Amino acid sequence: MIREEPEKPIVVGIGLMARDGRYLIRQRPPGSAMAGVWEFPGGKCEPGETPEQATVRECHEETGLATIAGRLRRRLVHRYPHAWVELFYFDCTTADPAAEPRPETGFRWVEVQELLTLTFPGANEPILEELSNEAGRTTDPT
Ligand SMILES: Nc1nc2c([nH]c(=O)n2[C@H]2C[C@H](O)[C@@H](COP(=O)(O)OP(=O)(O)OP(=O)(O)O)O2)c(=O)[nH]1
Repeated sequence: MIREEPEKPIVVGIGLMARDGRYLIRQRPPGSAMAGVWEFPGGKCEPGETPEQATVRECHEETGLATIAGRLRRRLVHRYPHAWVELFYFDCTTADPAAEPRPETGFRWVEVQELLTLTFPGANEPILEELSNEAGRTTDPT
């Protein structure tokens, strides 16, 4: 079978939803690419949508939380065996600072130190390193 190479990567918006030094993550659902691997909420842009709009929509759909996107922290392009993706990572917060994700979504708040012990998609490596450096800076008393 001949598979045509796509001309452009698939554009994906990802929300780094932060609260008190923790981030919202879950394991990718069975049947998805990289099932079982941990992920931040996010997904592909729909036609006409900006990466920021996709991030806010996907975070809301996946967690049940009304989401506010802040700064674009990083944009990177990555080739997986299953897809060529352009990932836009936005710092995000929940509109209601006390709201919790719907329990059935599997999302939970995790400290940066624990994030570093979990398996994420390969493209997330620089982001995890950056979050780790930032967490180190805020806990270092010197
Ligand atoms: N959600 C999410 N996707 C990530 C992360 N890191 C990373 O490389 N990705 C990749 C995996 C996928 O190739 C792509 C997201 O696509 P997806 O399949 O989860 O998106 P979707 O929810 O729109 O998918 P679909 O089931 O509707 O087709 O981005 C991450 O931290 N979170």
